[in-house]
Amino acid sequence: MSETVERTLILVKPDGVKRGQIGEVLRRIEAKGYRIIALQMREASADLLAEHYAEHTEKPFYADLVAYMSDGPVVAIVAEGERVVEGFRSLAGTTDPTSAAPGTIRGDLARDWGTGNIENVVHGSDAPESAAREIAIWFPEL
Ligand SMILES: Nc1ncnc2c1ncn2[C@@H]1O[C@H](COP(=O)(O)OP(=O)(O)OP(=O)(O)O)[C@@H](O)[C@H]1O
Repeated sequence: MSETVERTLILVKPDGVKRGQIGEVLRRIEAKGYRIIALQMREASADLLAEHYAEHTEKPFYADLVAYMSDGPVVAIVAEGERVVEGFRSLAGTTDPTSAAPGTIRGDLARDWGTGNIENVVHGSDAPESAAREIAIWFPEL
C-alpha cells in the first residue's frame, strides 16, 4: 500500500440486508472506484457489538441500537483506496436518513420507519484510527 491508501470498515446493517440493498451498496462502493478487499455476512453477537459501538454503550439508545443491529445478518466489508474513510462517509450521507441528501446511500435508500431507531442501511468508519480498530474487530485475520 502506498502511504495515502486507506482502508475503511463498512457494514450493510440488518435493515439494508432485509430490504435487498447489499448489491446496491456494493455497486456504489465499486462505482466510486474503491476496491473491496474483504467481505462477509454474519450475525453480530452482543459482545461484538459492544466492541464495535464502545463509544455508545452508555448512551440511552444503546439497547435499541443492539436490538436493531442484531435483527438479522449484517454484511461487513473492507474497502480500500485513497481517502476512502472520508469518501465512504460522503457516499453514505448524514446519520438521520430523513435529512440525508438525495444521491447518498442513506438519502436514497433509507427513511424513518417510526420504530424509534435510526435505521440507516450502512455504517462507515469515521476516521482512519477507528477504521483500524473496527477492521481488527470484524476481520481479525486481516
Ligand atoms: N440518538 C439516536 N437514537 C437512536 N439511534 C441512534 C442515535 N444516534 C445514533 N444512533 C444509531 O447508532 C449508530 C451509530 O451512531 P453514530 O453517531 O456513530 O452515527 P454514524 O457515525 O452516522 O453512524 P455509523 O457509526 O453507523 O456509521 C447510528 O448509525 C444509528 O443507527
